Amino acid sequence: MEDAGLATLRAAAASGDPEALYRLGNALVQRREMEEACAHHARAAAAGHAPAQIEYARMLLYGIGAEPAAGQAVHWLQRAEQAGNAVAAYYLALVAIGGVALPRDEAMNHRLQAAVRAGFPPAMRAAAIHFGRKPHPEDQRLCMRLLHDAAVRGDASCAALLAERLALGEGVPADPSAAARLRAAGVPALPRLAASTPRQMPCEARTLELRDALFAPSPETRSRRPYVAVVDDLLSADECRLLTATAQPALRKSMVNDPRTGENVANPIRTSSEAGIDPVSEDLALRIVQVRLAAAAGVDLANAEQLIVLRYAPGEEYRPHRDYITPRALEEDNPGAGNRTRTICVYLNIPEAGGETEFPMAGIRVAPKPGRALVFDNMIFDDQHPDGQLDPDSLHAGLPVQRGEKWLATLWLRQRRYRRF
Ligand SMILES: O=C(O)CCC(=O)C(=O)O
Ligand SMILES: [Fe+2]
Repeated sequence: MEDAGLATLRAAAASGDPEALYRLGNALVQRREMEEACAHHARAAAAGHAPAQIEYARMLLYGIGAEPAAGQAVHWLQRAEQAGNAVAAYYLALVAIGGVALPRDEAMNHRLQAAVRAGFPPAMRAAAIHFGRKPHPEDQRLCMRLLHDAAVRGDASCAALLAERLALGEGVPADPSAAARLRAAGVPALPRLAASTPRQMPCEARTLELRDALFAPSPETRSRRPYVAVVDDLLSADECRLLTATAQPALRKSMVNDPRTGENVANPIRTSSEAGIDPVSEDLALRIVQVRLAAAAGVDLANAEQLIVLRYAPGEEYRPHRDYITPRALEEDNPGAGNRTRTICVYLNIPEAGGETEFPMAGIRVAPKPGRALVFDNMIFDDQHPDGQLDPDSLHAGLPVQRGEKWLATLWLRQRRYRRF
């Protein structure tokens, strides 16, 4: 049923006034009437309304209420950017970091800087985390200042990151009472991570070069066949915290796909809780993390399924399994992208005991450590199988956590393009 408020918005929009069309579009998004919302945003966009150009572009990017069209989305974002809108610049940087619909060029840095200067919290968050990965004291100060300023603007993840840094004395002398004040104001505590020394990036102090954030050291091979490799310090403590803070409110019991019915069902094989990071809510900082994960695995981000964050409580586990999916599940989820050829998991904390990842065929166990990534193959490509073959030896398990909790993020990487940008 339509309420009086919506009827008033419709009456106002009937004149074709761009601001009224934009408001009507937003009200319809709230009601999940996406196709109609998209049509109103499109009209307001064509009439030069910058915020509507951004909303319309986002709907085109994610295929909400319209067929996905990244190229058109970029066009509308550029129009809004030309009109001086820094939020549009932020979204252009977010598209560019994927390297598909826009190049990863210098413009990406200028765009992020413009959005930071305009005080757009997601841009401040991405920049803070970027500076936070660099050891120079000046970069650390910039990180703290941006986290603080974004938290003041109401950014919950920046407030959570700031509280952890204040509690542990990262980037500033420890200030437990300031951390306690933030906690008292409702800022949630995150899994405690020891202050890590981020791996030195090949970059200068006080620069905001997003390319630096993509640098991934090569994995160290632990087993050739099945292929298993490890990269330490791939993510900073801030990045591990951002992943847990983003996932925490959205955790649900993990499900397993039943090969007979194709349904997702609860199953003792996998007793963790998890949250998938929906591409629509992915911010630039989360995309940078994922581009780096994909780079460490030697695969484009565009081949990745959505990122999954897992939490295991004591006694919870992921029993021996393989990551590749059945022909039936594949048929329902982008068969053109091929199967899950490779996996990269990254540990986000250290459980007090247990929770190693075991590869029985390779005879190895990898222990969780924040920022440590694990890369492994689920398929074999060789002269006999140039198109690849599923590898049963890729069997692996997340061993039960004995004490504390274990947080981990997983990207399953397909053979070909899975994402649009
Ligand atoms: O929890 C682990 O150590 C393994 C996770 C895993 O196998 C997966 O996410 O596919
Ligand atoms: Fe797995």
